[in-house]
Amino acid sequence: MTTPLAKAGVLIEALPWLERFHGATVVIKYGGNAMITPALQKAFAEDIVFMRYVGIRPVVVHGGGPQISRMLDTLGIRSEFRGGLRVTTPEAMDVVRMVLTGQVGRELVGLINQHGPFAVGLSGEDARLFTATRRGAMIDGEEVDIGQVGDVSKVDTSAVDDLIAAGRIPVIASVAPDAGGVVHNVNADTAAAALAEALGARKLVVLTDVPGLYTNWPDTSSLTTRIDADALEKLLPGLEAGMVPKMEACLRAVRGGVPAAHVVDGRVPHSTLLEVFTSEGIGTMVVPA
Ligand SMILES: Nc1ncnc2c1ncn2[C@@H]1O[C@H](COP(=O)(O)OP(=O)(O)O)[C@@H](O)[C@H]1O
Ligand SMILES: CC(=O)N[C@@H](CCC(=O)OP(=O)(O)O)C(=O)O
Repeated sequence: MTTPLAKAGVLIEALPWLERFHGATVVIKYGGNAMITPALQKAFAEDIVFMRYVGIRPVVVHGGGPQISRMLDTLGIRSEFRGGLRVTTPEAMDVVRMVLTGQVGRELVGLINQHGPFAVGLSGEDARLFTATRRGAMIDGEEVDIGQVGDVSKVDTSAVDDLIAAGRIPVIASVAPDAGGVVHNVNADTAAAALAEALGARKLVVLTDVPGLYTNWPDTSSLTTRIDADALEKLLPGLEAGMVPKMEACLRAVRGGVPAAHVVDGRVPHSTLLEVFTSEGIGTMVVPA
């Protein structure tokens, strides 16, 4: 049984973190692999609303890779990944956009808004939030074309700034037009890092389906709790596909001025709260060199 003193202890443990992050912008990337049960999604929405009520400014960037793959399967459209990025034909791009902005984003907005009029969904296409530049995938040291896939080359934070100033919670899908208006598929980790950097966020939290970064994957004893940018940069070429865009994103964020980027296990209920408000945190923390 939890004693009143133990309960108070749990609350008071959060005080230094409440003091430290009051008024700070925190970007949370919610990966499709972490959205595995309705209970986990509900807990995620509660964490985001909790942050908002204690004076943090949360900004959500969501993925939806597995959801996109399922819809492509249903529609009989072939889909493959190269270097951790989806090969995106114009036909697949329509599905990516539809699933991220019309399905996954809507569901998250709905869950958050169970608690109040907070979440507003948008994508990189809204108010020129992101401008994409077409990119390839690096395969054996060579850049290979993978279709309508983009990197974020420009961020206009004005729409997000307006929403934050109005007390809203932006929920952002990672599709973005290039300078000519052609919409591109952007990896959600990449989009979250670019936004965290542009907003001057105090933290980037990336929810995924592993406890953190394993320096010697899949050796479970190699889980790392803290790594600096230089060490991560050395490790990157040896990492396997899924982790590459994620760790590149963390590196980009901390090199771009975000003080810390965290990779946490989204299968653990309330992992966002545990990361932000407990002394030991969870997962892997990436810090500048
Ligand atoms: N070094 C590593 N450390 C942790 N996970 C790794 C590593 N190398 C590959 N992985 C794989 O990367 C996956 C996470 O990437 P991904 O599936 O793209 O996640 P998400 O959908 O959350 O963006 C993990 O489930 C794991 O199987
Ligand atoms: C270019 C590219 O790979 N885009 C991703 C966008 C969604 C995403 O990143 O979703 P997760 O965070 O759930 O993996 C895709 O098409 O799956």
